[in-house]
Amino acid sequence: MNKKSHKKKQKKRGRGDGKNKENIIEDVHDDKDEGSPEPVVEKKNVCYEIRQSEVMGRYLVASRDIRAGEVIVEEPAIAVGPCTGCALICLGCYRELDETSLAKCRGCKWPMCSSSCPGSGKYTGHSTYECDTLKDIPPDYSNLEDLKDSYQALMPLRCLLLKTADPAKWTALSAMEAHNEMRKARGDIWPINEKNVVQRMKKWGLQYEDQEIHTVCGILEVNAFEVGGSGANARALYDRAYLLAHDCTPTTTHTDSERVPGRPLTIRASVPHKAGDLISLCYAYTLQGTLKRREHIKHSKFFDCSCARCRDPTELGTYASAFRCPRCSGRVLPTAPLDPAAMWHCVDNDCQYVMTAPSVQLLLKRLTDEYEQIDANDVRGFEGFLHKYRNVIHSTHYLCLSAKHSLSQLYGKVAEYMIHEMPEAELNRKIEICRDLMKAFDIIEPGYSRLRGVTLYELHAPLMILTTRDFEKKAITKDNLRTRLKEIVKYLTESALILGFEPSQSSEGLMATAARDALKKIKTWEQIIGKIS
Ligand SMILES: C[S@@+](CC[C@H](N)C(=O)[O-])C[C@H]1O[C@@H](n2cnc3c(N)ncnc32)[C@H](O)[C@@H]1O
Repeated sequence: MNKKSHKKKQKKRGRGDGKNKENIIEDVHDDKDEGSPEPVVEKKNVCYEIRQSEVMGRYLVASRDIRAGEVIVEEPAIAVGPCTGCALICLGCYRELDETSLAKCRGCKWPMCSSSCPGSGKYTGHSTYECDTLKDIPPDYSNLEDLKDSYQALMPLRCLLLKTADPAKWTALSAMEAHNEMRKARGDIWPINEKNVVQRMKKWGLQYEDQEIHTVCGILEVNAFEVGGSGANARALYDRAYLLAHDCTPTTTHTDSERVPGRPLTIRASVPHKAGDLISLCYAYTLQGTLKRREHIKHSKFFDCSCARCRDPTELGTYASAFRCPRCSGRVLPTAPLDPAAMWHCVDNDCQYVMTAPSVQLLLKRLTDEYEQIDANDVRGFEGFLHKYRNVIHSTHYLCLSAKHSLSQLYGKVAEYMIHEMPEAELNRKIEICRDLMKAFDIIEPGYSRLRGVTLYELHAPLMILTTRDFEKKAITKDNLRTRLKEIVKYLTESALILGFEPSQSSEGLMATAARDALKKIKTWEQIIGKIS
């Protein structure tokens, strides 16, 4: 699952300050250095079994009850390489390079960050066998755009090199679905791969069959996970994780560890599973509406999603795609959500208002274009958007949720809105936003999801400030104080638990540490008010 599917990014801003990570494989900087290629980890206490269906192909179900938070799959990568459309990056560590940071591999002269790049000589980075191959394909530094374009062929090349360099990994990779027939029939992706990958490899003098190259491209499109942080310049294939079926309300979360040998991926249950339950992840962005998610899945994964969320016009009661009726202010929903050409209609107040599918598409496009113009740090911009369209889209429409998600992280962290300087009204606004988000996240990403963990953390902060201020002003009794601290402890405890699953140096891992520290501080209040929980 490449990041375009598995981890749609929210508007770009600095690391750890508001990017949506619901499906994002985390960028991790653990201290361990990467060693030699890792064997596929022996699977202990396997809690899943592989099943097969006409519709989904192979998929995983729980072979026994699984607790929320339990690791389902943990395994090293089969192959890691640059994403399509990535910037000019180091072939070893995938960091973006510019002219000042650009060094060259001593062997093949392809771009590296330095001669001591930790990814040098590693199969998850710039391997010796890749270097030997690229020695005969000198990079053209006079045309950096073309050099960057040539990266599109590097990940397919890394996969093909495994045939001889590591046949076991090649066998594992070859078992993956490429959807060649569908990709060929659709007529868009195939010619792009033909030009950018197949013809380039021919130009490079590599002796692979066209069909074989196309198949590897398909395997990558259908099965690769994007890995790395907010930059996400790399994608990786995993031997088991690819088997997870898609659902728009996923039952797992996943994370990768950049500096651990083999760049392992960990898939964890976000909710409890009963034996026989489908184990799923979301190939799309959960904070999108049905039309967008299904369009994306069809485009990049070649199937029509018909999960419970997609089938339900209310999206499981979240109303994440609902418009406001211009006649009666009721909710306008699709009459048949699995049919993008179906009419939309007002479902409230016996109103006969209808919208055609093209007018819905047009309206969504207009709204999305305007939403995307908002700067990632612009609190007033997001608030303005919410206000301007309050009579056009339902308050839980996914564009409102996205705006609120940004606001939940901006309030308290950006200039003019630093948490300790925020007036009561703004603190209450942050609380209101976080609570609105939690209602939706509890449904679309239930359990131990990063979205919930981060939002719970954001929710605790204004509550704590208001509580402290009220206590200092003697505006609340000790009993009130205890009740309010109990609520804050509940949010922090869950946040610390959820985010504690993330790598310690990731933004979420650091948030988990902050949540644990905050819990320790709250404990000191017990000297004043007695036991809190
Ligand atoms: C990453 S692969 C998953 C493994 C695949 N089922 C197999 O047997 O190799 C993704 C592909 O699985 C199928 N798939 C996954 N989830 C699905 C779902 N919810 N409905 C229909 N097909 C699904 C689609 O063919 C999709 O392109």
